[in-house]
Amino acid sequence: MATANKNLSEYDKNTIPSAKDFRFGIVVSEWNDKITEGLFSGAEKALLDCDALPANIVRWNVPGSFELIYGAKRMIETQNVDTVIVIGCVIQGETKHFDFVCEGVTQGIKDLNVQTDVPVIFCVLTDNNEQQSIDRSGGVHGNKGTEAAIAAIKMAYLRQQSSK
Ligand SMILES: Nc1c(NC[C@H](O)[C@H](O)[C@H](O)CO)[nH]c(=O)[nH]c1=O
Ligand SMILES: CC(=O)[C@@H](O)COP(=O)(O)O
Repeated sequence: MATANKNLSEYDKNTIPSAKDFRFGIVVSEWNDKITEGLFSGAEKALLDCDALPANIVRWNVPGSFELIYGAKRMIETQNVDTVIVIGCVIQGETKHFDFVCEGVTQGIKDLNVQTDVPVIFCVLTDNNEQQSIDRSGGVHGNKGTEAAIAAIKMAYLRQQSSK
């Protein structure tokens, strides 16, 4: 199902565990910050709506999406978080750099999910143009940050339940 057929901001609180016992790391890319701030806002609002404590949300900024990998790694190593959300926005330019950034970030975040015990949620837009990013960060298609927050809660809960 394409995003066009699913609003990214929709969720049913009755199907989501309470977030009050979980500690969240959020690493935010400064590239395309108008977009990434919108994604962060969606994520933060959803976490708080699901009972996360403000003191349990740790936010760090990094220069660009490629640095999300190291930022998430250090967040896991030092902040005692139950899950990490990485937030970025990569927009196609004139060259193949888009392809390498997107692939690098995707593989790096995948590696963290394999190599660490903390789920890392992929909230990175990889869009053809800025309008697509606007549409997915609080626009007509909702907010991918909201979607990522719900995924983070569910994965933190799965991690907690599977460790018993
Ligand atoms: N063009 C975009 C970038 N490029 C920068 C890289 O992410 C990285 O910071 C740089 O290569 C230095 O390591 N980053 C984005 O997040 N979005 C873009 O559209
Ligand atoms: C994703 C990028 O790195 C890209 O936006 C940079 O633009 P360009 O390919 O025109 O250098």
